[in-house]
Amino acid sequence: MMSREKVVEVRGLEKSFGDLDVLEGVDLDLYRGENLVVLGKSGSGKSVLIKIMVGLLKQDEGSMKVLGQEVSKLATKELNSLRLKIGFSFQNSALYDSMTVKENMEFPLVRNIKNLTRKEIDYKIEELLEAVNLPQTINQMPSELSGGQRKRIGVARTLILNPEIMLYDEPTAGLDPITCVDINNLINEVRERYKTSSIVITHDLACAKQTGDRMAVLLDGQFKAMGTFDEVFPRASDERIKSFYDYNFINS
Ligand SMILES: Nc1ncnc2c1ncn2[C@@H]1O[C@H](COP(=O)(O)OP(=O)(O)OP(=O)(O)O)[C@@H](O)[C@H]1O
Repeated sequence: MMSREKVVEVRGLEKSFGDLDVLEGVDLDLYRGENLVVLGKSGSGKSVLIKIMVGLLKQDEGSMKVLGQEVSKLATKELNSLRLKIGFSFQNSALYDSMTVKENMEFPLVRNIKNLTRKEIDYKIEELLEAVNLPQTINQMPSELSGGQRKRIGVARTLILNPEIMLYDEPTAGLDPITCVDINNLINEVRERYKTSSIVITHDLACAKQTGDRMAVLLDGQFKAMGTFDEVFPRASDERIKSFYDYNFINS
C-alpha cells in the first residue's frame, strides 16, 4: 500500500516571461514512492516547472514545496542541500566524454561528499553499475557505449548521491523501441530498489504507460487531465489529449 506522503506539492503556480504566460495556475502532487508522468507539447512549460522545482527559476505566484520546503524561500546553502536530494537524469545523459565511466561516476560523489575512502568510493561505483547491469563498462569511455548504455550510466551516476526524488527528462528520446522498454524497466527497478519518487517527462506514451502510476497532462498552462493511463487515455474527450494518443499509437 503506497504511503500518501507528498514529496512535492505545487499550488496555484504561475510563471510568465513578458507577455508569454507559461504556467497559469499549476497544481500538482508527487507522492512518496510513485512514478508520475508529465506530458505536454513542446513549449508547454514542463522544463519551466522543473526549473522552479530545483530553484533555477522563481515563480511569479503560487507555491512550490519540495520535501516540505518552499523552494523560492530557501537560502543558497539550503537550496544546495535540497538539490542533492533531487537526481536529474538529463535527456542527453550529460556524461563527460573525456572521462571513463568510473571517473564519470566518481565525479559527483567526491565533489559532494567529503572524506570518503577509496574503498567506499569504489564500492559505491560498483554497486550502482551492478544496479544498472553494466559492471563491465567501468573502464570504457562514453563514446564506446550505445545510447541506451549511456542512459543507464547517466541514471547510475544520478543515483550515486541517494536522491529521494528522480527527475527523468525524456528518458526514451532517440532510442529504439526495444531499448526504450529496457529504460522503462530500469525506471521501475530504480523505484523498487532505491525507493525513489519520480517525475518522468516524456512524449512517449508507451513509456508513460509502462512507468507511470499516474499521468498529468499540461495544457494551456495547467494540468488538465490527471489519473491513471486508462483514465486519461484512450477515451479522452479533449481533442488535444486524444490526438496525443492517436499520434503515438495509430500514426507512428
Ligand atoms: N528563461 C526564459 N526566458 C524567456 N522565455 C522562456 C524562458 N524559459 C522558457 N521560456 C519559454 O517558456 C515556454 C515553455 O518552455 P519549456 O522549456 O518549459 O517547454 P517544454 O514544455 O519543456 O518544451 P520541450 O518539450 O520542447 O522541452 C517556451 O515558450 C519558452 O520559450
